[in-house]
Amino acid sequence: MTLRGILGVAVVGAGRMGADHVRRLDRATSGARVAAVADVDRERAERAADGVEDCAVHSEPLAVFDDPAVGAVLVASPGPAHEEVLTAALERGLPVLCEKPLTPDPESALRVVRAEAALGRRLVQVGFMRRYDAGFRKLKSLVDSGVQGRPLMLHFRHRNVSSPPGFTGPMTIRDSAVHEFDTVRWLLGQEITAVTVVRPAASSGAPEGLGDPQLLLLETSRGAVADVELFLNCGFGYQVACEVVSERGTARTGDETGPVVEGPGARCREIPPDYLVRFADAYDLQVQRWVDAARRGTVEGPDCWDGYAAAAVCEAGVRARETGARVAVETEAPPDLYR
Ligand SMILES: NC(=O)c1ccc[n+]([C@@H]2O[C@H](COP(=O)([O-])OP(=O)(O)OC[C@H]3O[C@@H](n4cnc5c(N)ncnc54)[C@H](O)[C@@H]3O)[C@@H](O)[C@H]2O)c1
Ligand SMILES: O[C@H]1[C@H](O)[C@@H](O)[C@H](O)[C@@H](O)[C@H]1O
Repeated sequence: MTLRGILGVAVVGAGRMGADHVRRLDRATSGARVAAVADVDRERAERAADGVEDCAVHSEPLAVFDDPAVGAVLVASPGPAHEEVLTAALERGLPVLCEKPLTPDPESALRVVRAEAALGRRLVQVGFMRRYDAGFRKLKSLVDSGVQGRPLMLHFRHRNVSSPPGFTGPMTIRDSAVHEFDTVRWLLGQEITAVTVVRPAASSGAPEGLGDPQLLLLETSRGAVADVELFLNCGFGYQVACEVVSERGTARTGDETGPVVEGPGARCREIPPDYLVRFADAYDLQVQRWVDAARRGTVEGPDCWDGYAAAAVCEAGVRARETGARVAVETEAPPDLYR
């Protein structure tokens, strides 16, 4: 509910990302407050809610829906837990910002799409935050302007210092490469039609059996090709970069993120340690825009269909990485709500 125009948000999942969003909503967002935090690990919920005024704490995620102070939900639990919360929010007509992935597989994503389509109005935004990053937004404007002609190739680098404990091969695609899948669709306005995954010798810095790094090749519906270096245990910093090669020029973002540091005999550029630093401004803008739209009774940004389409590419990507074959992406036709 909105109290005196202030949106009461429940944050479900208070781990790394959820706790960061609680802080953001509490201190860096206007027009919203954190009304509740829920986590199956109650201590985490309590830690995240510590110092937030009038904030309820729950260890049962669906309890937030019984709280009249809650007018919107931010979902930051692990991907497999998203569907249950999304379904409950849709049943109650509450706006949702759901961290990526919408759900980890296309079948469950399609159930969410159909539930929202049956309502006939959008309630869900997916947290593909690169769409709110200043550098990526400039690339998008340039591509849309057409001044460099048609985009032909995209080169991506996606490096993390280390993968989280328990990360599996399929998660490298569903939790990490899913960002590139959305970025390609958004930047080009084209669907990804096929995925190939090439795996060099695994780095000794990666957990045994993870098969990190990987090189992904994505083909699109109007003939563009994207390559993605996905290296989740590079050991030295967080790097997300993208170069668009078009008919009459190129454009690149992501190389120059940290400040230039000068000292005795050296001039260098700091590399951010993780996504919370690299994309801080993008998360801030994403959440502020979501709150502003929810208070107006609307939803903007990446929608359930984008979440489903990315999940379908993930499915092909997981099979491509397991088989070494080129795998075609299979999708249903979008309901009218998303056309
Ligand atoms: N946009 C981004 O750049 C970005 C970055 C990191 C994570 N994420 C996404 O955010 C989500 C959370 O990731 P994280 O890195 O914070 O994970 P995390 O493991 O740090 O935190 C997840 C939290 O959810 C809790 N949890 C588990 N099952 C739950 C359930 N059913 N209901 C409520 N809480 C539950 C866990 O106890 C934990 O505290 C994932 O969807 C992840 O893909 C997005
Ligand atoms: O969940 C995180 C997050 O989505 C990051 O943006 C990405 O760089 C990581 O690879 C992934 O594990």
